[in-house]
Amino acid sequence: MNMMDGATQASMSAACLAGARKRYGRVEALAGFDLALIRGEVLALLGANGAGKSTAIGLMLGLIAPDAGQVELFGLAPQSLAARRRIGVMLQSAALPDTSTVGELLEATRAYYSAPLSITECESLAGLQGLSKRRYGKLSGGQQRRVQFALAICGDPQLLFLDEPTTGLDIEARQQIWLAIKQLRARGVAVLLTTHYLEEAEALADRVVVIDRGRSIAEGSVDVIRAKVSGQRIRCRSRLDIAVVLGWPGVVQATREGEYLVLRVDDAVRALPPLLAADPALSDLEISRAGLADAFLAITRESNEELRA
Ligand SMILES: Nc1ncnc2c1ncn2[C@@H]1O[C@H](COP(=O)(O)OP(=O)(O)OP(=O)(O)O)[C@@H](O)[C@H]1O
Repeated sequence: MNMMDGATQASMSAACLAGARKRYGRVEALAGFDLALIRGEVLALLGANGAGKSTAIGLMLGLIAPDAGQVELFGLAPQSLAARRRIGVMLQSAALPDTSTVGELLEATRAYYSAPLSITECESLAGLQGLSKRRYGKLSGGQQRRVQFALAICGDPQLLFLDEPTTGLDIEARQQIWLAIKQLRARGVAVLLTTHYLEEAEALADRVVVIDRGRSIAEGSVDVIRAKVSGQRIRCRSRLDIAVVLGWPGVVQATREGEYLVLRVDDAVRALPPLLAADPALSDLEISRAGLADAFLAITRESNEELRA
């Protein structure tokens, strides 16, 4: 039972899209999309390329107007200055002056806010120590991404939009950003995260919304979404034909990742004997429980099958 009254719910709301529609010519980018983000929560918005994620973010940032539906940040219009001062944004690409140093960029951005984070806090959260005198244009792609993250958080936002924040980062830099996101969440910051790295959603998200063709097709905690897919995942190096393997009882899904065969099966103990018998050269066998990536594939496939039916 939800114990929060209407006023408490409104004061907890960081962002809300209700029945949002947006059409570009023949493409319906959002087809009645709902999303509610509360304070202190990390919500991962997952969807294939073209599903409508950037359009949803564009509406919440007030960059584009919906054809229909409501968009609010903290109960305010997204274009209002009061709402904009409370958000931080890291989009997929950023145009920053190449000749400015990291320190100058941070100073200039902090100056927009009345109570920004200290330079030291920004540098330590984003892993930028030692880079403040370096020119932005001379940084590596990963370092530039970290600067963009620092600029997104430097105003001490209550709501942070992170559109594929760790694309192109190495493992250490990715973990640094993950740690920063966890620290910000612990301070009550709401985070809307889009990512194509499902392990990122798995590591960070309190809640996941799966969007497909402009509609929300699944919503819940990582565990709830993962539970939509039962069974186990088998990964092994094998040349077996996926069409053949798919015909075996208990094999729900079969895909190829280079030399590897990846199966989702009802029960690995039953699936293994025919697999080993069919390919004596099989190697590098791994068995794990089905993860968010499997759930995501299954949910979007089901949704596509329903649309075709
Ligand atoms: N300005 C635009 N003009 C025309 N079509 C657009 C425009 N912006 C988006 N679209 C279309 O709307 C649909 C949703 O696009 P959107 O960028 O929101 O998807 P996405 O989920 O963010 O994709 P990606 O993961 O590739 O970034 C796509 O079919 C896209 O081609």
